[in-house]
Amino acid sequence: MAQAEIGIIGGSGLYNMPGLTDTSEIKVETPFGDPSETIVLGTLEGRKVAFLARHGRGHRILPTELNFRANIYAMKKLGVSFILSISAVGSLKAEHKPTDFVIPDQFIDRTFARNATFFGDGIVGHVAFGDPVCAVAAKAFEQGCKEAGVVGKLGGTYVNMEGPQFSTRAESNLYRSWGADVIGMTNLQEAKLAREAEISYATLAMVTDYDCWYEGHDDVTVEQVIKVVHENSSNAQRVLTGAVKALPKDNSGTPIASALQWAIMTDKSMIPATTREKLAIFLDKYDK
Ligand SMILES: CSC[C@H]1O[C@H](OP(=O)(O)O)[C@H](O)[C@@H]1O
Ligand SMILES: Nc1ncnc2[nH]cnc12
Repeated sequence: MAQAEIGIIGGSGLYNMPGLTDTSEIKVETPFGDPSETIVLGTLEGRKVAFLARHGRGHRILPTELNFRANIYAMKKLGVSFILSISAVGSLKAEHKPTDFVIPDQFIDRTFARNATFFGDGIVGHVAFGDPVCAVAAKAFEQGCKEAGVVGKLGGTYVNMEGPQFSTRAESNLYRSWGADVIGMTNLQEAKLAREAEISYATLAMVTDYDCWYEGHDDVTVEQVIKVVHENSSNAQRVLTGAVKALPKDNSGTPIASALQWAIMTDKSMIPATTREKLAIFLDKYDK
């Protein structure tokens, strides 16, 4: 039986989930290495939840250093079919103000030093990714924002930069000219891997700053980000709780649950045994 139905990945400033009850902590092993941290299993709104601190407790892991594959594989191994991510982001539009929440429905990839696929080593797969965010999970976040009485805009484009330095003003203005809404360093690789793992994924993006484009506002600093996250963390917890309550029992009603059905290109007889073994958790259901 699944150890968890819903995974929560907490970002900057959100290293635990105070609302969880009946908690226990486990170290999950994966063929892709270690996840960022031990995972806390617990109950929230009667649902079995697994909480992972993305950067590790104490914030020890750079965005570029994150083992996204191990983090998502660990969630799959625990049995989750939804992942709710929460992240700090910079705003690229005046209308998205610090402490507001945005629930992005699109991403732009500006990374260049990350491994964001379970495929390779003798197996080739291509999943559809036109809609990178699960509409059901995004709606659950919107519902959570409504219940918590906070601004939660459904839809928007998240630019995923490499970092760790924040953007130059020229870059920030370029992303604005593309019509992007928010900027962060972590969520797109999680969304890609979750799709390959047939897990539904959505992000609750907490606006913490105006990056560096907005005259009359200070350029982003870590101090500013953490101050807003701390001030707003109880709202984030309330939104997450409402979202967990709103989620269906699993993601079988979404196309994401069968994302791999037509994705594999490689002739079955030519997939190396070690690679097949590593991906058994994803592929066994199609090989009966
Ligand atoms: C602390 S500012 C930059 C840092 O904050 C965001 O983290 P997360 O997405 O994990 O909340 C951003 O992506 C950077 O990693
Ligand atoms: N302005 C910004 N750029 C990138 N990541 C961020 N996380 C929070 N604010 C950010």
